[in-house]
Amino acid sequence: MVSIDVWNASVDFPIFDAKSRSLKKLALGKVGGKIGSEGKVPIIEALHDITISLRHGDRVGLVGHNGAGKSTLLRLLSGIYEPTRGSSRIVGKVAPVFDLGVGMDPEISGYENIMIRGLFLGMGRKEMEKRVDDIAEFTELGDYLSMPLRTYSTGMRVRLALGVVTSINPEILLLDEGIGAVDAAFMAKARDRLKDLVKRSGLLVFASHSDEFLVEFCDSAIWMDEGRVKMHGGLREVLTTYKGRDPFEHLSEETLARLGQSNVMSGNGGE
Ligand SMILES: Nc1ncnc2c1ncn2[C@@H]1O[C@H](COP(=O)(O)OP(=O)(O)OP(=O)(O)O)[C@@H](O)[C@H]1O
Repeated sequence: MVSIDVWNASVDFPIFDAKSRSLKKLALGKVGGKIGSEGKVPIIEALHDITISLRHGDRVGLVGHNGAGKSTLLRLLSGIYEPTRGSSRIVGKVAPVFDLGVGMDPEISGYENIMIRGLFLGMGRKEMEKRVDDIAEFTELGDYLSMPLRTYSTGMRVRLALGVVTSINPEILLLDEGIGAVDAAFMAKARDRLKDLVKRSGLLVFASHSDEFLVEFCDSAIWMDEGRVKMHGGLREVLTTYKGRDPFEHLSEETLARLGQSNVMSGNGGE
């Protein structure tokens, strides 16, 4: 069974090349973690005293304003960052999907990038060979798949990346929002694949500013504020407190139809 436990974890970033004179101004800003400058080197405390326990089946949305610590927390949960203080234990294979472009090489073809990106996300070569045709069809990129990736537009790259990401079998799926650059029709198609991907994964943590995505994929949420967990609970409760209004009352007709009325009434993210 997959699980993630984090105990009293903090993550600091020492900034060796900061201009200390302008730090006072920065510390007064509303966005971002706390900047300490007692020592010679300023330190940004991106995460402070985080204790979280996630288990198989959890579908957790991660919310908070810019700089609140969502991306840093995802990196801590994936094992990419070690806690500066405190500890963490991750049981299961993690697929970190933070930046759709990571693991892509502009000089090789779309087909080759499909393989490389799949291997990067923990798939075997044989498994990827079986999936490549299905991914190619999904992207609708046709002959472009034989061309180097540098000839693709941003949206075309995202199509390719989404095709690969939604074909994997993750034990722990950690998603950072970055999937907005495709046209509406393609997104509608990708949504179904994303939903299947989430169903297949043992544990999901999804950082997103989009209510529509959160209600569709998650049933609980963590609200990050200035590097701390401000609230951890049911999705509807957390989003309502964070946003000051019930997100389920402002969903598009399309999302409501997809979720089904009973799920919306219970505040369950469509599971
Ligand atoms: N590599 C880094 N070096 C220094 N500081 C960092 C680094 N990464 C993040 N931070 C700082 O940590 C804090 C949390 O940043 P993080 O990227 O986790 O926020 P976020 O909630 O994901 O924001 P956004 O919604 O804008 O993506 C911010 O103050 C940011 O400046």
